[in-house]
Amino acid sequence: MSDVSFHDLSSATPEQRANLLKRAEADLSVFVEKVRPIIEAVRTEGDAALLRFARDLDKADVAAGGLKVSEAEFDAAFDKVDKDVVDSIRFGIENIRHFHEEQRPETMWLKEVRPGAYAGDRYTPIASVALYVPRGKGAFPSVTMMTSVPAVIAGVPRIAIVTPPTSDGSVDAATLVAARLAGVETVYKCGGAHAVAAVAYGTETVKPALKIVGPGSPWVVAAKSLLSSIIDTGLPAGPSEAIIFADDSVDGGLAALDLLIEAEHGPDSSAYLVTHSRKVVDAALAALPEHWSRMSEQRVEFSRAVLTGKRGGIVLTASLEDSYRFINDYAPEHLEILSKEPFAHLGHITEAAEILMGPHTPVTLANFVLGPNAVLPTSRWARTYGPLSVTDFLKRSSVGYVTSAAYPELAGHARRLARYEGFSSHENAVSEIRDRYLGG
Ligand SMILES: NC(=O)c1ccc[n+]([C@@H]2O[C@H](COP(=O)([O-])OP(=O)(O)OC[C@H]3O[C@@H](n4cnc5c(N)ncnc54)[C@H](O)[C@@H]3O)[C@@H](O)[C@H]2O)c1
Ligand SMILES: N[C@H](CO)Cc1c[nH]c[nH+]1
Ligand SMILES: [Zn+2]
Repeated sequence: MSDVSFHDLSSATPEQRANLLKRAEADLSVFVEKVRPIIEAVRTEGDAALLRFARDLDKADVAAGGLKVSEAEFDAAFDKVDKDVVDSIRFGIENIRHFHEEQRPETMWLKEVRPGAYAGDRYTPIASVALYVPRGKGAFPSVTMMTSVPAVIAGVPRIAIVTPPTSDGSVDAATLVAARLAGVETVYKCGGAHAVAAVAYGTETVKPALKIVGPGSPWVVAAKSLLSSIIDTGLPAGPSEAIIFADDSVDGGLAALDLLIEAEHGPDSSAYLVTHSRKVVDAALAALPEHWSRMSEQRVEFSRAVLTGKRGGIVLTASLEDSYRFINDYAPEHLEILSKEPFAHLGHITEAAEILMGPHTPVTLANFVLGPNAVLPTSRWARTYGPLSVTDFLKRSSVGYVTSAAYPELAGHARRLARYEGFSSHENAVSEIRDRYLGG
C-alpha cells in the first residue's frame, strides 16, 4: 500500500527521527483542559455527576442507585457469555496466576548487617486499589484478568473495578465473568476521567481508593495526571503501541500481520515495523491489503489511520545496529523480535516493556493468555517502568533491629555523622545520655 508511512532512517534528519518517537500522549493539553471540569463536578456532586457523565459521555442509561454492579448482574453475566469464552478466560487466568505467583516477594526478610544488627524489608498489601478496565473502542475482559489477578495475589483487601457502562447501562458481561473468576466482586459502572475522579475523591456509592492502575484512553491518562497528588496513579499506560522488529530471516508478510495487532486498537495507537531488510519491507507492503481484507471495517479504519499517519508505518534502518538503536530510543510497550534466532538479538535491546521472542510469540498471545502482564508502560516510560506486577499492589517497609551487643559500634559511627550534620538531638539520642537510660 503506497500510502503506508515509510521512513528511511539513513536519510532522516535528527528532527524527523525525534518525531518518530512521539506518541499520542506527547501532548495531552487539550484533554487536560476538558477533563478539569469533569473532575471538579465529580468532586462536588458525587453520584449525580457520574450518572450525568454516563448519560452524556458514555451514552449509557444507568439508573439512580445502579452505579454498583449487583450480585444478580454478575450471575446473569455467566449466562450471557459463551461457554468457550468462559473456558478461555479460565485458561488465561490460570497462566496469569502462575506467572504472577512467582513475583510475590517473601513477606519479610532480615539480614544481619553487623553481628547483632539486623535490617530488612517487609511487604504489606495496599489497603485499597481501583482497577481501570477500558470500554471505549472494545471490551477488555483481558485487562480485567491482568489487573485483578496480581491484586488478589498481593492480598489487597479492598479491590474495585471501574469500567464504562454500555448503552443499556450494563457492564460488558465477559468483564464481569473475568472479575469474578479472578476474585473481584466490586465493579462500578463509570469510566473515563469521571471514574478516576470518583475513586480519587469517593462519591456516595464509589469508595475512594489509595491507588488506581490500568490502561486507558487519553481522557483517563489526563485525569490521572491531574489527580496524581490525590491518588497514586501507578505506571503510565496509555494508547497501545508496538514495534515489530524483523531481521532478514523472516517473511515480511508475517511481520505485516503482526504489525496490525496493536495498530488496530485505535487511531491514537502507534505501530512500526522496524527492519534493515528491503526484502522484508517489500513483502510487508505487498501483504497488507490481504491482511486488511480479513479485518472488520472499524479495525481497518483504526489501523490504516495509524500506519498511514505520524505514529506508524515502516522504518527502514541502515543496519541491525541501527535497528537496535531505534528500538532502544523508542522504548516500545510491546516488542516482537521476528527472527529465526531471536535470542541473538535480545542482548542488544534494553528499553522495551515486553519483549516477545520469535514468530510463534505474537503480541496477541501475551495480550490474553501467556501469563506476563499486558498492562504496560507506554510513551517511552518503558525506560523507567516495567509491566504491572504483584509489587504494584504492595508497599514496602524497612525493618531494623539492633541488639545491645551491636549497639555501641553503630552508635559511635552514627554519633559522629550526626555531629557533622549539626543535628544535636540526633547526637544526644546515641550519646552517654542514652546509656543512662539503658543502664549501661
Ligand atoms: N498500555 C496498556 O497496557 C493498554 C492495555 C489495554 C488497552 N490499552 C489502551 O487503552 C485505551 C482504551 O481506550 P478506550 O477508548 O477503548 O476506553 P476508555 O475506557 O479508556 O475510554 C472511554 C471513556 O472515555 C470517556 N470519553 C470519551 N470521549 C470523551 C470526551 N469527549 N470527554 C470526556 N470523556 C470522554 C468515555 O466516557 C468513556 O468512559 C486504548 O487506547 C488502548 O490502546 C492500553
Ligand atoms: N495490547 C493491549 C495493551 O497495550 C492489551 C490488549 C487487551 N486486549 C487487546 N489488547
Ligand atoms: Zn492489544
